[in-house]
Amino acid sequence: MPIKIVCFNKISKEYEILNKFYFNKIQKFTNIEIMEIKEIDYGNVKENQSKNEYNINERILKLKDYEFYLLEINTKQLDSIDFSKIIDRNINEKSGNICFVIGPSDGFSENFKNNYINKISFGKITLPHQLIRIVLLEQIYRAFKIINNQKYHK
Ligand SMILES: C[S@@+](CC[C@H](N)C(=O)[O-])C[C@H]1O[C@@H](n2cnc3c(N)ncnc32)[C@H](O)[C@@H]1O
Repeated sequence: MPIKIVCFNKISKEYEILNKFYFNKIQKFTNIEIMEIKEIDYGNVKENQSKNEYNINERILKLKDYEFYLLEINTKQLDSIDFSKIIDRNINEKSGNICFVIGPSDGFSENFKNNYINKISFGKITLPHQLIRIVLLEQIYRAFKIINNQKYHK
């Protein structure tokens, strides 16, 4: 599966339609899988982070030949063209696989972030993890439209 998105919890009713809408559009270009991890509230931020991050690693470290990208607010901000270049480089040039990881409600710990090289931000605003999932899907779809020179991106 060339693109995987790792995120927390099942999509809620409010976002379901958009999730399906962009997911189906992306599937016209490539295969994509959304891997949902159940987020657990263990009682405090540090414990929530370390245990939920453990669950992320459990899922993604098994993936072979994937390049991982953490979604992170306070890191390099990308515009849609920069983002499309990441998709193009990985999927088309290297014929590689790419895995985007969205953090849980408390975000990632510094320790976890230090273990991953690639981090991308869609801006300085904090979006709920379900909404950033929709934004990410839309940007992946937009990236394929840009790469294929199809009318959409303005
Ligand atoms: C509710 S946010 C976490 C907020 C937390 N205080 C932090 O600073 O990361 C949940 C996740 O959504 C993603 N996210 C939210 N806004 C984002 C943005 N503007 N750019 C990239 N990722 C974002 C990140 O993966 C984040 O870990």
